[in-house]
Order: sequence, then C-alpha cells, then structure tokens
Amino acid sequence: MTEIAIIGGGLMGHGIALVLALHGHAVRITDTSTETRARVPGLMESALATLREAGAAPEGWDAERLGQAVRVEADLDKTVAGAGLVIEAITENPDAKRALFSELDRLCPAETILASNTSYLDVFPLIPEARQARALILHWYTPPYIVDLVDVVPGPGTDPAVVAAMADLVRGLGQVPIVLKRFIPGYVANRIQQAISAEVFRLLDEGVAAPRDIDDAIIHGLSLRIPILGHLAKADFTGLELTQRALANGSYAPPPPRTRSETLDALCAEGRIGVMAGKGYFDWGGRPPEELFRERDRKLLALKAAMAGIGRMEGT
Ligand SMILES: NC(=O)c1ccc[n+]([C@@H]2O[C@H](COP(=O)([O-])OP(=O)(O)OC[C@H]3O[C@@H](n4cnc5c(N)ncnc54)[C@H](O)[C@@H]3O)[C@@H](O)[C@H]2O)c1
Ligand SMILES: O=C(O)[C@@H](O)[C@@H](O)[C@H](O)[C@@H](O)CO
Repeated sequence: MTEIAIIGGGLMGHGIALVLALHGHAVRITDTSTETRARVPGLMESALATLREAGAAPEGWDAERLGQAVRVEADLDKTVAGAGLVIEAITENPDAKRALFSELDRLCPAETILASNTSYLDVFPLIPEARQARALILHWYTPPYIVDLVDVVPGPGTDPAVVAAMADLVRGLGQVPIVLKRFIPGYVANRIQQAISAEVFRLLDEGVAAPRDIDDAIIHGLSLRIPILGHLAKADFTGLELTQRALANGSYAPPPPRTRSETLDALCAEGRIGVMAGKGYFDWGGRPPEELFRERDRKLLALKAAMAGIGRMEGT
C-alpha cells in the first residue's frame, strides 16, 4: 500500500483515485475548484456502483469504505503530507503545471515520486532539476478504472528503479503499463488518436460527412477488428503487398497540420463542450453526466468482458 496524493479532481483525477483506492492504496485528492471537490465523492460512488453491478469491483467495496479510502482535501499541503507518490492531473496548461510542480517541490520531501498524467506536454522542463530522478509521466485513459492501458514515461533524468517501481504499481492495479524509452508527445495510443482526430476534423470542417456518419464508420468499420487484431496483425490479413502498393500510390494525403477546427471552435463558442455540458458533437438530451458515465461504463464493461472471453489472435 502506498499513500498517494492526486492533484486535480476533474474527469481524470476522480477516476484515477477510484482505481488506486480499489487496489488498496490510501488516496488523498484535491482541486482548486470547490465545486469539483464537492463532485468527486458522488462521481466515484456512481462509478463504483457500475463496477459492482458488472462484477468488476474487488470484493467488499461500498460507498462507505470508498469514503474512508479516498480523502478529499481543500489544501495542497494536507493532500501531499506523507504521500510517497503525487500524481498531477490538473488542466493541460504548461504554466499551471510548472507552478504546481514548484509548489510540490517546496512541500514534498526529496524521496517523493512526482508523476504527471499529461496527455501531450513534455512536463520534464516544468519540473525542478533536483526532482528529475524521481519524476515521470503516468498517463491513464478515460475512464481510468476501466481502460487498462497506462503509459509510463521517463524523463531524461528519471531513475530506472522509479520507472520499474511505477510499472509494478500499475500491474498491481490489474492494468497494463507500456514503458516508453523516452518522452514523445501523445505516447503511442494518443498519437494514433490524434491522427484520427486530424482526419475527422477535416471531414467535418469540409462538410464531407456528418458526426453520426463518421462515428458509424468508426463503430461499424474500424472497431470490430481492433480488439482482436490491433493494427499490424490486421495488415497481415489485408496482405502486406497491397499495404505497400497503397502507400506507394500516394493517392491518400494526410491532412496538413492545423491548430484549429472551425466545427470544434463553433461548438465550444456555443458552450457545447461535451458531456459535462450535456451537449457536444451530439445532444445528450439533458441527461446529467453521472447518468451518461453510467451508461458508457456499463457498455464498456460488457465489451471488456466479451473481449477477455474472445482474446486476441494467437501468436500476436
Ligand atoms: N480527459 C481525458 O480524457 C484525459 C485522458 C488522459 C489524460 N488527460 C490529462 O489529464 C489532465 C487532467 O485532465 P482532465 O480531463 O481531468 O481535466 P479537467 O478539466 O476535467 O480537470 C482538471 C482539474 O484541475 C483543476 N486544477 C487546475 N489547476 C489546479 C491546481 N493548481 N491545483 C489543483 N487543481 C487544479 C481544475 O479545477 C479541474 O477540476 C490533463 O493533463 C489532461 O491532458 C485527460
Ligand atoms: O483517450 C483518452 O482517454 C485520452 O488520452 C484522450 O482523451 C486525450 O486526453 C486526448 O486525446 C485529448 O485530445
């Protein structure tokens, strides 16, 4: 059991807190927003209820025990006191992260491991030099209590023993660590998602296809094969000579790099920022986020159970 502090209780923070607590760690979590702090216990309880219904929670957990295992704190110093590991899961903003790491440097003893859940940022230049040996990225996916992949990424000065210990911690959660040799923005899975996003933004911005059609193509076309074949095994079934010819023909040109999407900008300007606002690319019919998370989680857990029974292609 490790005492773990999580800074940032938003979409990721509360989910990471839940998976850590369910696997025996003592967790403290804080957020600068009073509203977010107040929302953390309810979101975790609701997620725990879904896990229990699916038989996917460890034995003996209920809301009361969860309340004892995860303490929500208003102050950063109380959150990190005694923690062997601090996980930063605040807004994806380099200035905010730099300021937080400087605070953590002041508050935490030298042996504390500092981890960041950043999606794309090279956080290592944002972390004080003296902390580099015990700093790394631990990157979960959402929802972190269901999606098992965790990227474990050392910085240039990270002690390999810290990387190994954190990969073990992730395995102890029943999750799957991917240990990278060095930082690269987006790691593996997020880089692939980013390439999908670039194409999807282009299709939307150029009016080629509607949101529902794009998601139909992904759900009915791409998704069925991925759980069994990944991408490279799928290429073996496609045939590598065709794959080679398609590349050589050069008829597909990836979207040129852009830093904005008109469709996305219009939605955000209207306050359609996703499920937390009840609307995004889709209209979620006034359903509260808790209810939407519950439906998503129930469906993901059913799929995960089916995938565990089916398995990937032998030999891959
Ligand atoms: N949303 C995802 O799917 C996802 C997945 C993987 C990784 N991430 C990464 O995780 C991090 C958090 O993302 P999120 O989606 O949970 O964001 P979020 O906006 O839901 O939550 C971030 C929280 O951080 C709080 N915060 C900001 N500054 C703070 C500070 N100095 N101290 C304490 N709290 C502070 C905010 O009040 C907010 O509640 C980001 O780095 C993001 O890139 C996000
Ligand atoms: O897939 C996930 O859960 C996350 O890694 C992403 O949501 C990630 O934060 C980015 O792709 C956001 O652009």
